[in-house]
Amino acid sequence: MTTPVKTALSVNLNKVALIRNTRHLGIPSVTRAARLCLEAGAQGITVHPRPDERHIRADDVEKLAEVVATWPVPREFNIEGNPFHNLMEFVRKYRPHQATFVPDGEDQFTSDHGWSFPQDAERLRPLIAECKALGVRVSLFMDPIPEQMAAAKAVGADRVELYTEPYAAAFGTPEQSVQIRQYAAAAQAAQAAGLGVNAGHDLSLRNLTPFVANVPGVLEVSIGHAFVTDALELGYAEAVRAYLRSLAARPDGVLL
Ligand SMILES: CC(=O)[C@@H](O)[C@H](O)COP(=O)(O)O
Ligand SMILES: NCC(=O)COP(=O)(O)O
Repeated sequence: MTTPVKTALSVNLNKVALIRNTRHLGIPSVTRAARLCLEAGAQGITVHPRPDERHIRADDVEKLAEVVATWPVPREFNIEGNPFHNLMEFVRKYRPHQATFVPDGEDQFTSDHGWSFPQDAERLRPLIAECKALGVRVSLFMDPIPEQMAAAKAVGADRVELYTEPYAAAFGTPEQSVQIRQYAAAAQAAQAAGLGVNAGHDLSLRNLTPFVANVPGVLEVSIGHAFVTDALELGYAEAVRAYLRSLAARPDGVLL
């Protein structure tokens, strides 16, 4: 019986920045949000500075890197983005704990797919190697396809982040258990290949516990849209505590 891992919560602050950007007042503050989330126990902060700066801007990345780097206890900074667009300049400048490579187009509505192998392998390989030479862990945003995991490892990734929108969309329907089995198989294939497993996109208080209870060894979930929605009602600290409780909870039964 393997010891269950403690899944880290990395709060994605994109949507705090999105609200901030609708006025020239500087509020809500992304750095204040980060401090309140870390004080409440979040293990990390995630940002996705898209090229159009619709939400997280370059100066947000600089300020948040400083907040996390100077936090009195170890906390992680995860920068997401397309390494063929603007991600690598942030990696080189701030050396986050983790870079999550996401194959988004410049004007994409939101992230909606992972990398494809073997098509993407050769162009990803040198950028992954550069990140690792800088001491930055690399996670590849991936669809939950078990057969793709060995190739993600072969290209040099340390982890994969399973794109969880299909699971979230199926939650509460008869398709839920089919989806959860798919993610469990993808996670097991990733771990068998020597990869760590992260997960994210559309995770929420509603669907999180069954996911981490049935998908083995998830090291980190990065949650933003639903988290900020909950924080609008609960406040950042209580929202963090609610998500940490959901990560620690275990529903009756095994596969749901
Ligand atoms: C990669 C992913 O699924 C999310 O982290 C992404 O950051 C969402 O981006 P938006 O917040 O711009 O929808
Ligand atoms: N990598 C997923 C993430 O950071 C946040 O995604 P979402 O919770 O905003 O869908």
